[in-house]
Amino acid sequence: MTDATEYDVVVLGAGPVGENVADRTRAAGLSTAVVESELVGGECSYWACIPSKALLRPVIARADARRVPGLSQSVQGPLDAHAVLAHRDYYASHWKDDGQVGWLDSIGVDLYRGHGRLYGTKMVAVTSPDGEHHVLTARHVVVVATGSRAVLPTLPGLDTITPWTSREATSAQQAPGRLVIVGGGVVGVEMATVWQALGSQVTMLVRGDGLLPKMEPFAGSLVAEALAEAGADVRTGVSVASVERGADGITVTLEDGGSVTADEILFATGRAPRTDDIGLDTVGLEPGSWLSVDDSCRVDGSNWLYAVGDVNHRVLLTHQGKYQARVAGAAIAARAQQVPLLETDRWGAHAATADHDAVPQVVFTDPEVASAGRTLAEAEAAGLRVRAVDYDLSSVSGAGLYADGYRGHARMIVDLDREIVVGATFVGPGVGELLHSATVAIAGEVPIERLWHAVPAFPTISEVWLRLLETYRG
Ligand SMILES: Cc1cc2nc3c(=O)[nH]c(=O)nc-3n(C[C@H](O)[C@H](O)[C@H](O)COP(=O)(O)OP(=O)(O)OC[C@H]3O[C@@H](n4cnc5c(N)ncnc54)[C@H](O)[C@@H]3O)c2cc1C
Ligand SMILES: NC(=O)c1ccc[n+]([C@@H]2O[C@H](COP(=O)([O-])OP(=O)(O)OC[C@H]3O[C@@H](n4cnc5c(N)ncnc54)[C@H](O)[C@@H]3O)[C@@H](O)[C@H]2O)c1
Repeated sequence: MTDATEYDVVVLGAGPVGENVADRTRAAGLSTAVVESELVGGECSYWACIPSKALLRPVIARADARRVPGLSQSVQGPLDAHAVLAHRDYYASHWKDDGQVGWLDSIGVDLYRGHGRLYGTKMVAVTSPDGEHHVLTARHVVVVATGSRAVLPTLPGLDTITPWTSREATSAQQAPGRLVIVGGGVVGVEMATVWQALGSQVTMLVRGDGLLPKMEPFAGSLVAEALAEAGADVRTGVSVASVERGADGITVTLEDGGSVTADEILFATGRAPRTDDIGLDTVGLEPGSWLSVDDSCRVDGSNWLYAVGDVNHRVLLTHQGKYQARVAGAAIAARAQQVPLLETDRWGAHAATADHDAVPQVVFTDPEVASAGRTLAEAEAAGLRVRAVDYDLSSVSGAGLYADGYRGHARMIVDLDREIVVGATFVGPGVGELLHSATVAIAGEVPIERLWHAVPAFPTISEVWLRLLETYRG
C-alpha cells in the first residue's frame, strides 16, 4: 500500500446518500473523502429513480391527457419512443458524472475513484481503476454507503440467458417486442408501465396473489386493473421453474407447467446489500450482510463505523437515505466536537425516527400510489388500536375535474388511543403531489381535532382529507 492519507471522515460509496453525508460532515468543518467505484451519484442517478421517472413521466402525462375532454383526441397516438428514451438519456446525464464530481469539488470533498474496502479499524484501502492503491485513515469515522444491487433468483437455465435487472430496464435503448417481468413489487409495476407504453408486450409473472404486496391491498388491485387495461398480461400466483434461450427467444417455464416466450426477461425480485467485498471481515462483521444500525445510523457494536442508505436495510428509498445522511452527519459532527449529550430520543436531531413511523413513497404508475406511515396491516402488527377510514376518491370534486371517469381510493389509518393519523394511502391519477400533506400530519403527530382546521382548497384532490375526516367523525 502507498500514499496513506488522513481525513476526519471517509465515506465509502458516492450514491445520493454518501454524497449527502459527505456534504453534512464537510459543512460541519470535518475534512471528508469519498470513495466511488462507478459513477458519483450512484444507482439512483443512472439506473434507478431518475431514469425510471424520466421514462414514466411521458407515459403518465399522456394517460392524464387522455382523460381530459377536449384534449384526449389529440393524444391518442403512440408515444415517440425515440424521444422518450432521449429524454431519459438526458436525465441520466448520458451516464457521465462530471456534474456531480464538480459539485463534490465545489463543497471541498475529495473524491477517490476505485473500489474501497475496510482495512481494519478506521482505515479504507482503495484500489483505483489503474491499479494504484491508497490507504485512507479516518480520524473520527468511516461511513459505509455502498447501497444495494438487484437479486437474481437461482433458476435452472439462468446461465443460458442474459437477464435484465433494474439496470438494463432503466437504460435499454429500445423496447423489446415481448418482455417478461418476474416480480410484482415497485420495480416490476413501474417497468411494466413504461415498457408496455413504449410498445412492448409485457407479461408479469407474480408469485403472490397481487401486486405491491407491501402496500394497502387496494393499491395493487387498482394498478393491476390499469396495467391489464393498458394491454399487459398480469399473472398472479405463478412461479418460474426454469428459463432457456432458444431460437424464438427466452422460454420461461412455470411451475404449473405453462410457459411464456419473450425477447427479454426482467427480474424485479428485490435487492441485496453491496457489502460482499468491502472488507467487513477485517472489522469483525459478516461479508454480504446488511449493516444493522442504531437511530443515529452508527453500526451496532461500533463507535466509529456508520452505515447509511440502502446498505442498512432500514428503508430502500433515496429520500429516506438522504434523511439518514442528515441525521448521521449531525451525529458525527456532534460526537467529533465531543458534545456531551446527543439528542437521540424519538424525533431528536440525532435520531432517524421517521424511518420507523413516517416513511413516504410514491409509485409512479398510472394510477399513482402514494403512501406514508403504516398500512392497516402494519399498524395492527405493531399492536396499535387503529381504525381504517376509506373514501372513494372519485367522489371528490377536484378529482372529477382532474380526470374524466377518475378512479381512485384513499385510506387513512387513525390511532384510536392517541387520535392521530399513523398512515395514509392514496391511489389515483395525480395523488403523488398530495403525499407530503400526509407525511406532515404523521410526522407532526397532529391531533385529528386540529387537522379538522387544516382546510383543503376547493376544488383540489386534497379535499379528500376533509372527506376522510368527516367519515371518521361520522
Ligand atoms: C429501478 C429503481 C427505481 C427506483 N426509484 C426510486 C424512486 O423513485 N424514489 C426513491 O426514493 N427511491 C427509488 N429507488 C431506490 C433508490 O435507488 C435507492 O434507495 C438509492 O439509490 C439508495 O442510495 P444509496 O446512496 O444508499 O445507494 P446507491 O445509490 O446504490 O449508491 C451506492 C454507491 O456506492 C458505490 N459503491 C458500492 N460499493 C463500493 C465500493 N466497494 N467502493 C466504492 N464505491 C462503492 C456504488 O458504485 C454506488 O455509486 C429505486 C430503485 C430502483 C432499483
Ligand atoms: N418509486 C419508488 O419509490 C421506487 C421505485 C422502484 C424501486 N424502489 C425501491 O427499490 C427497492 C427494490 O424494488 P423491487 O421491486 O426490486 O423489490 P421489492 O422487494 O419491492 O419487490 C420484489 C418482489 O419480487 C418478489 N420476488 C422475490 N423473489 C422472487 C422470485 N424468486 N420469484 C418471483 N418473485 C420474487 C417478492 O415477493 C416481491 O414482491 C424497493 O425497496 C423499492 O422501494 C422504489
